[in-house]
Amino acid sequence: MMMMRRIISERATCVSKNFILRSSASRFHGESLDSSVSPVLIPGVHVFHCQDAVGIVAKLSDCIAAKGGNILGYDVFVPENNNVFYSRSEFIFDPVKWPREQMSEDFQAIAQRFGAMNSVVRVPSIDPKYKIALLLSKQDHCLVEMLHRWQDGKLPVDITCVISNHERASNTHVMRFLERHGIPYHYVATTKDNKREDEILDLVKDTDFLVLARYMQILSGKFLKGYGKDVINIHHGLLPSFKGGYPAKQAFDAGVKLIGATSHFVTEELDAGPIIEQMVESVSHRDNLRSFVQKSEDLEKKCLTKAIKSYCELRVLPYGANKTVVF
Ligand SMILES: Nc1nc2c(c(=O)[nH]1)N[C@@H](CN(C=O)c1ccc(C(=O)N[C@@H](CCC(=O)O)C(=O)O)cc1)CN2
Repeated sequence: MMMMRRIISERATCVSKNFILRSSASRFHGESLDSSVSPVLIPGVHVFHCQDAVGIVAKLSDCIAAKGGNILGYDVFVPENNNVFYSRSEFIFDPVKWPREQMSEDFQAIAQRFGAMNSVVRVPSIDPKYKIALLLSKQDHCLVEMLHRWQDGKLPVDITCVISNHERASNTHVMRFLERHGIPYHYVATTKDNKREDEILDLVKDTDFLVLARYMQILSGKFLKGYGKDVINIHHGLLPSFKGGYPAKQAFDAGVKLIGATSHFVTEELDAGPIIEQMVESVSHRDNLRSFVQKSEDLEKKCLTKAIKSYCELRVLPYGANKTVVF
C-alpha cells in the first residue's frame, strides 16, 4: 500500500486560479496589514510522519513562520507506547515570499533532519489536482454521487476516465454526463478467467490513485504491485463484518441493528485494507432486505466521497500495520 508515501516536490506552476485569500486584517511578524496593501495569501497543507522526537512542532512551525506563513490549524498525534509522530498543518502564505519550489525544499530539509517516513505538502491553488480513474461494475449510484460532487467542486480531482466491466447505453444519464464533460468511458469486459488487468493498468498509468466505486472484481496482487499507488474501495458493509459479496443481505440475515459502509485502501486480501471512513445507520425488525440495500447504498455514496475528500486534503496517513490516522 503506497498510501501517500511519496515525498512530493511538485514543480511550481503559476497560480492556476484566483483562489486567493486576501488577508483583511491578518498579522504575521507583528505587522498589522490592512486590505489596501496586504499581499495575496493562499492556503497550504503539510503532513508529516516520523519517529517521535523533541522539537518537531517547533521546527515545522518555524519553517512556516520564517517565510511569513500563518498557521491556521495544527493537528498532532503521538500514539501511546509507540514512538511515532504525526502532524497535519494548514497555513496561509504569500507565494511571492515563499515560492512553491522553495517550500518543498524547506519541508524536505526538515523531513531529512527527522528521517521522516512521510512528508507531503500541497498548495491546492498551485499544485495539479490529483488525477483519478473510477472503476465500477453494474451499479452506478456511487459513480453518480462522485460525478455530482466533482461537478459541484466538492471533490477537487481530475477524473481521467471511468472503467467498467459492464457496458452502458449511450442514452443513459451517466453516459450523457461523461460525454458532456469529456470523460472517457472504457468498457473492459472481464471474465472469471480473464480480468484484463493489463489493459486496465494501461488505462490508469497516469493517475495518482484509483477509486473502486462498486467494482465487483477482485484485483490481483500483481495488478496492485504493478499500479504501485493507492486504490480506494467502498464496501457496502461495516467491515470487518460481512466481507465479500452481498454484505447487505449478509447483514439482513444476521439480524443486525446497525448497517454501514466502509471506505478502505485496497490490499491483495479482499476487504481487509486499512479503513479510511465508516458510516452507520440504525435498522430494525421493520426493515426488509430492500430497505437494508437502499440504506446501505445511501451510506456508501456519502462514505466514499468523504473518504476521497479526506485523502485529497492530506488527512489520511498510514498508521501501523493496518490502520490509518485520519485528521
Ligand atoms: N484485491 C482487492 N480487490 C478488490 C477489493 C479488495 O478489497 N481487494 N474490494 C472489492 C470490492 N468488493 C467489496 O467491496 C468485492 C468485489 C468482488 C467480490 C466478489 O466476490 N467478486 C467475484 C465476482 C463477482 C461478479 O463478477 O459479480 C469474484 O471476483 O470472484 C467481493 C467483494 C473490489 N476488488
